[in-house]
Formats: sequence, structure tokens, C-alpha cells
Amino acid sequence: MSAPTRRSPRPLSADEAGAARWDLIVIGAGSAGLVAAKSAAVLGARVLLIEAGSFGGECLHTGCVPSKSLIAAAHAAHAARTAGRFGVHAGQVRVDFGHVMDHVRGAIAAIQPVDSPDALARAGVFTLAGRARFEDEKSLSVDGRRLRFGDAVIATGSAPVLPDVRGADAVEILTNETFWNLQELPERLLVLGGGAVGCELAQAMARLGSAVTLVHRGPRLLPREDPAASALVREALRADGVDVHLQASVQELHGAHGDGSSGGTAQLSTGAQVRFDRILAALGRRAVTAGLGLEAAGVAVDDSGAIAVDGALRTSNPRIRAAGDVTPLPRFTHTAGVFGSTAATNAVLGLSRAADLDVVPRVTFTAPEVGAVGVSPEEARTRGFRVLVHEHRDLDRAIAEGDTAGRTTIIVDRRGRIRGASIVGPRAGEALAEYTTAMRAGLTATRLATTTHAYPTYADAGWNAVVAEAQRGLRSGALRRGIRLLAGLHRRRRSRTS
Ligand SMILES: Cc1cc2nc3c(=O)[nH]c(=O)nc-3n(C[C@H](O)[C@H](O)[C@H](O)COP(=O)(O)OP(=O)(O)OC[C@H]3O[C@@H](n4cnc5c(N)ncnc54)[C@H](O)[C@@H]3O)c2cc1C
Ligand SMILES: NC(=O)c1ccc[n+]([C@@H]2O[C@H](COP(=O)([O-])OP(=O)(O)OC[C@H]3O[C@@H](n4cnc5c(N)ncnc54)[C@H](O)[C@@H]3O)[C@@H](O)[C@H]2O)c1
Repeated sequence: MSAPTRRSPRPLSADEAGAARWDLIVIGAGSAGLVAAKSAAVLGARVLLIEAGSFGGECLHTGCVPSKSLIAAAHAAHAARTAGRFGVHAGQVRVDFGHVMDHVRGAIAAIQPVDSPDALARAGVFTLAGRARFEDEKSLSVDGRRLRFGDAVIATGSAPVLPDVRGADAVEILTNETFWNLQELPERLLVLGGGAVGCELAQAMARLGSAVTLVHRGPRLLPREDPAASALVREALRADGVDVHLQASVQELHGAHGDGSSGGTAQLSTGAQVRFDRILAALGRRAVTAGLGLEAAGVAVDDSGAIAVDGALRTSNPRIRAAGDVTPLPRFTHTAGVFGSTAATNAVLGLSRAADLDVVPRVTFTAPEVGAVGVSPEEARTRGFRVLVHEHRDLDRAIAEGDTAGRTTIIVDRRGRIRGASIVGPRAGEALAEYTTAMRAGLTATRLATTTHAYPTYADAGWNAVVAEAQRGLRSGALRRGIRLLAGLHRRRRSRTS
């Protein structure tokens, strides 16, 4: 078997891959692995990307893309149903769930070619379909064939946590991996977990016509977000008809048929009983490391089972780095990509560049959207930072669109620099980009205040907040005295020349 030449990257068999010496092997072709492999290829490395399932990983097949496509359909149903408030009457809204799911599959199919082995070959990456397992500190095997690497990046992602309760075996429990196979809209859907997955899908399914119950263990939805954002999202879910149970969990499940099929009853810790036709677990994630041979490779995991990494994404084996959901770092597509790139660049160039953990934006695509970056309003108060709030009831664009349930909060440190933002409202994800860039560039609130923003936009809310802050500065202390002095001098000059 001749070794594949560096000049003609292509999909390989395990035998072909075993005949080469790889600068870098990347395991897993999700967001982290795809970006890692392409970044290494750009730097001229001979790189092999191994994937056991579908190229594109969770984001494309079972995560961001299908969920945002479903949310788009739900948004259309909601807009049609509520158009009457503008005097626009759409009539009886009918949702064809089969068609909705065709749209979801269509979006995946449209994006898929970008992540395909052919596209990767064009980007200079060799690919191998198969499951990788480490044999020792510098080699792994696929289908019994040994492959040697100079460096490796583990990017095997995460899997959904299932409820560990009595009767869980008696009912079919959907997760983000199986939810997209639904053929019919469930009449009654029970969603477990009030994080991003639970809130996004509960609201979307309610808007499409399911009677949704959401059961969440904590005292508020989206616990990582500003409490004000949690409250607005809870109110929005309630308005969409979602029956939200907080500080509750399922204690026992009873299958309607006792044969592992879909319907049943859930007994909650609060004493309530919930009947459902389908149940979806959105209870968080666990890192995928089973069967990887981490011990043989000398790669350690942390208490949660995720691969432990240092700031430069190195594992306990200096040849091996890790990125994406398999690590304990924030679990998003953009962080997977950025950290994948950092890990691969460090591996290929022998650097120790640290992953940027200070400026990590996140957006939950509920209606209203919730976007946040940097220091939270709660933390800001304890650190003595300024917390600037502009309520969307005072925002012209929100008033024009009849969508005023939102707020923009900007965090400013003692030197006037932007240190965080939390935005709740339509297009919060888009508005957030300004503060992400401002933080990265070290911009001050004054710099943003003196930057012209287009009117009327949702970004106006943050602009109003920083302008008010700048005006506050003008009214106080030394600045105020300086302004008065300047104005006085000008008045005197005018009176002398009049
Ligand atoms: C419903 C849902 C919605 C989401 N929405 C968003 C969103 O809107 N925005 C956002 O930023 N994030 C979102 N996320 C999170 C995002 O999907 C993940 O953070 C991201 O996809 C993780 O990428 P990854 O590369 O680490 O892992 P994955 O995409 O899971 O890729 C890992 C790959 O490794 C492969 N693999 C595993 N073991 C092996 C092995 N031994 N050998 C070879 N291959 C192997 C797997 O088959 C898989 O393809 C969402 C998640 C869910 C569940
Ligand atoms: N828009 C986005 O960027 C987006 C969308 C979806 C998912 N994601 C990512 O995917 C990951 C997984 O999301 P997720 O929502 O599944 O997990 P999560 O950890 O964010 O939320 C799960 C929630 O379920 C609750 N919970 C746990 N066990 C419970 C129980 N037995 N009963 C009731 N509630 C229980 C937890 O308190 C937790 O708040 C997250 O890391 C998230 O960042 C991102």
C-alpha cells in the first residue's frame, strides 16, 4: 500500500491512512474537529480527520441547525397567529408538521456539503470514516489498523444526559439525537430541563401546536443568564402556553403501554402528575470518551468525565490536545471552532497560545432571544462596576414592532471600559456582536456613545444606555467644572465682540 501523497488530500481507507506518518490526527468531525483540521492544513501540516458518524457533527445534524430551522417555522406560526394585533388577519393557522420537518431536513442538506469529505479534501484535509481508539501515547487504531501521529486533537463532543428515574426504561425518551425523527406533532410534549435546549424546543413546539409542559430542577429557567432574562423568558413561555414547573423533577415514569413506546405519565417531585405523548430529555451533556482508550494515551479526565485541558488546550499527554464539548470549557459551536483552531495551531507550530475565555458570547434563541457576553450584571454589582440598563419599553423600534418585553444591560468598569452585556429581545444575538467586539478591542462606553448608530434599531437600546452614561459623566465632578469654565470663556468672548 503506497502512502497517500501530501499533494492530493482525499478520503482514505484505514489501510491507506496507516501507511502514512501524520503531523496531526484529529478525532471527530464536528465543529471543533472540522476547524482544527482545516486550520492545521492551512499551516501546511499533513492532517487526517477521523469521523465515526456523520461529518458535521452535532451542530449540523442534531443541534443548532435543526433547532434553529424548527424555531424559524415556529416563529412563522406565531407571527401569523398574532398578526391580528396589527390589524392583519391571517385566518385559522394550520401547521403541517411533516412540512416543517422537511424544512428542517432541507436546511441540514443545504449546509452539509460544506462539511463533507470532498470539501475537506479541497481544504487540504485527508479524511477517514471509522472509530478511533488510542493504542498508546503516539498511536491509535481504526478498524484494527494502527495509525501514528506527531500530535493529535480529541474533538469527540458530548452526548445528552438521560433521566435516572424509576420507570425510565418503560418509555421511549427522546433526546436531541432522536427528536428530529418525529413524524407527527406530539399532542402533549413533556420537556425535562430548562436550559437552552429545553427552553428553545419547548417554546418552538408550543408555537407549532403541542401542549408543552416543562419541568426544571432550579428556581429559574436559563440559570446561567441574568435573572431578569430568566424572568422575561419564563413570561414568554407562559404566554405561548408552556406549563412551566420550577424546582421540580421527575421522580417516576409510567409508560402508557409498558412496552417502551412513547406515551405515559410522569410523577413529579412536587406531587403533580403530567400526562404526555412524547418526552424530551434536555438535562445537559456528558463528554464522549468511552472506548477512546484515554488511559493507554495517558489522557486524564476531570470529575465530570470531560477531558481536562490547560489554558492552551493541552491534555495530560503533551502530544494530545482537546477542544469542543469533550472538554469542560463553554459548550457552543463557536467556542468549539475557535478552540479547535487554537488547539491545532498550537499543535502544528509548537505554541502555547491560550484560548480566550474572557470574551465568549452566547445566545439562546428563544423569543425573546437572550444574548450575553463577559461580566454578568450580578457579578458587576459585586465588583463595583456600573450596570447600565435600557428597558425596551423606551426603545422606539421595539414600540414600532409592538415587542417591548426586553432590556439591554451594559457593564462598564471603573476605567469606563465595556466589560459585558446582557440583552433580551428580538435580534439580541445580532446586537450582542457590538459589545463582543468592544470588549475585545478594549473600547470605552464613551467611545461607543460617540459612535453614530442607525435609527431605529434594537442596537439603539445599548447606544441610549452609553449616551446616558456619558451625559452623567458630563454632569459630575471635574468634567462639569471644565465644561462650565469653557462655556463661560466662550460667553465672555461673544460679549466682547458683540
Ligand atoms: C439542540 C441543540 C441546539 C444547539 N444550538 C446551539 C446554537 O444555537 N449555538 C451554539 O453555539 N451551540 C449550540 N449547541 C451546542 C453545539 O451543538 C455544540 O457545542 C457543538 O456542536 C460541539 O461541537 P464538537 O465538535 O465539540 O462536538 P460534535 O459536534 O458532537 O462532534 C464530535 C464528533 O466526534 C465523533 N466521534 C466521537 N467519538 C469518536 C471516535 N472515537 N472516533 C471518531 N469520531 C468520533 C462524533 O461522531 C461527532 O461527529 C446546541 C446543542 C444542542 C444539543
Ligand atoms: N443557543 C445555544 O447556543 C444553545 C442551544 C442549545 C444548547 N446549547 C448548548 O448545549 C448544551 C446543552 O444544553 P442543555 O439545555 O441540554 O443543558 P444545560 O445544562 O444548559 O441545561 C439543563 C438544565 O436542566 C436542569 N436539570 C438537570 N437535571 C434535571 C432534572 N432531573 N430535572 C429537571 N431539571 C434538570 C439543570 O438544572 C440545567 O439547568 C449547553 O452547554 C448549551 O450551551 C446551546
